[in-house]
Amino acid sequence: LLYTAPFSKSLGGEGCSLLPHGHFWIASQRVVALGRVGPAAVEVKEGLINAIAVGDYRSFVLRRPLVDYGDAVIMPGLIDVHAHLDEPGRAEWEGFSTGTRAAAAGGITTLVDMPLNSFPSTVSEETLKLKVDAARDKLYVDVGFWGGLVPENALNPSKLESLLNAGVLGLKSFMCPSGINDFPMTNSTHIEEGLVTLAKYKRPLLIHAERIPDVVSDEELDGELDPRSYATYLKSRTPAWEESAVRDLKRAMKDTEVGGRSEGAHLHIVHLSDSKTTLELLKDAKHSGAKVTIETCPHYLAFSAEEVPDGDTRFKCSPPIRDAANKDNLWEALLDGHIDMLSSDHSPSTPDLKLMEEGNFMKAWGGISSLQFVLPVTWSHGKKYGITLNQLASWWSEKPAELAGQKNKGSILPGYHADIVVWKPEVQFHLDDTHAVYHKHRNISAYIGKELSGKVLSTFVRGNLVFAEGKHAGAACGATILAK
Ligand SMILES: NC(=O)N[C@H]1NC(=O)NC1=O
Ligand SMILES: [Zn+2]
Ligand SMILES: [Zn+2]
Repeated sequence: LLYTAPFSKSLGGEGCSLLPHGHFWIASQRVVALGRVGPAAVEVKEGLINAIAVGDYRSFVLRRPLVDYGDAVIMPGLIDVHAHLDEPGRAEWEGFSTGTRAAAAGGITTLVDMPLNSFPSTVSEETLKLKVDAARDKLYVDVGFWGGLVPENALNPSKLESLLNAGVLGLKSFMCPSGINDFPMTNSTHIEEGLVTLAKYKRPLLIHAERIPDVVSDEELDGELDPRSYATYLKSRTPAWEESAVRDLKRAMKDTEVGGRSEGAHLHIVHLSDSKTTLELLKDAKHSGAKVTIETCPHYLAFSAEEVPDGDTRFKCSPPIRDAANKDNLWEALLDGHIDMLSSDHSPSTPDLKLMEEGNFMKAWGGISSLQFVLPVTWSHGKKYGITLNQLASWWSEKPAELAGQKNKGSILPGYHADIVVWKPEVQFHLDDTHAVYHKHRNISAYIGKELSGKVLSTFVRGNLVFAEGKHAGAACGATILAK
């Protein structure tokens, strides 16, 4: 057979793929496609999915090469809409190369990078250009960018438009201090005004929805509490923070309804932790017709406050990981469709900022380091709740693709990008010192030391086999994704 796929840098360029073909089939007994799971073969041609042959493929796929993965699962690659890759400016925290290698090893084929934790923050056309330049030749998976909605641009439509015209997939803002000096928080007026501009572009606004409550409880003010105790951190950042933010978003959410001032815009609540009143308020807004979506993260679904050891700041994040009953409710809301999707919120820092020796929860950097493990973590913990492979594909691929406006990603369908993960749900592994971890700093991840099930065998990005059997492709051929 003669393979005539055009070899460009972003497709079958030198070293881009561990597989020397531009046109091939992959098959298994468990292909997650077309709303079902079953035997099928997927034809990959020039980076795209060309055809899907459903059924006993051995009898009709006569063409070669065929990679038969047996009973492994073939699923759309994961799309992580919430990762902090920190370049330029804080490459010592995480970077495009390390971060996207971790993604590829974890079955993630597309990332959308957050506008903060890098320096400068991505809040203008110029700073987006710095991001794109810093990413050049470092990406093992495809990467898009969120821009920042900050006071400096929120009330200035022409500034916002130049950021949107430059290609950010949407905007992100904080309703409380972000922990990053050049990323100040927004109030509800900034958000309402920003949404009007976003409506014209039909791109979403992602919101870190925590707000310091107007009335702070006495308990919260008690300065005598032990900063090494996780309970102290929990008391300092109660569900009332999430609730207060969402109450403050009431008008903004109403504006997104049909006939509203920012009809066409879309609010996306990142990393929901409070599964009680905050979730109820968001459900009400959805019911009344507001265009609102919700994500939560694997750490809120895997851990509970009761099991966070005192002094173990690897578990510090905001909003905090709450109690076991809260976790159960998050799973229930996810299974019922009230929570729409999952993301990593991979937000590492250098190990010194985690203050691991001191164990001070009040002063340590808040952020969970998890990018590479989100698939096995979701599966390992979700199994008990009866989750299905189709649900995984919806939470991790289809819904995130929709949020990020990626019309040809997120599903295994003819014409779509051949972004695919092949994995074995049943394989258990212990995340010990022998396990290869591609995060810049392995020791700050809360998952080290855990037993997980779900091993990634192969990851394809636009037909390039970028990770297989523990190895990455020789060249970084991921693309930057800019909105047009
Ligand atoms: N700046 C930043 O990454 N903050 C993140 N960390 C975290 O735990 N929650 C966040 O929003
Ligand atoms: Zn956040
Ligand atoms: Zn984040």
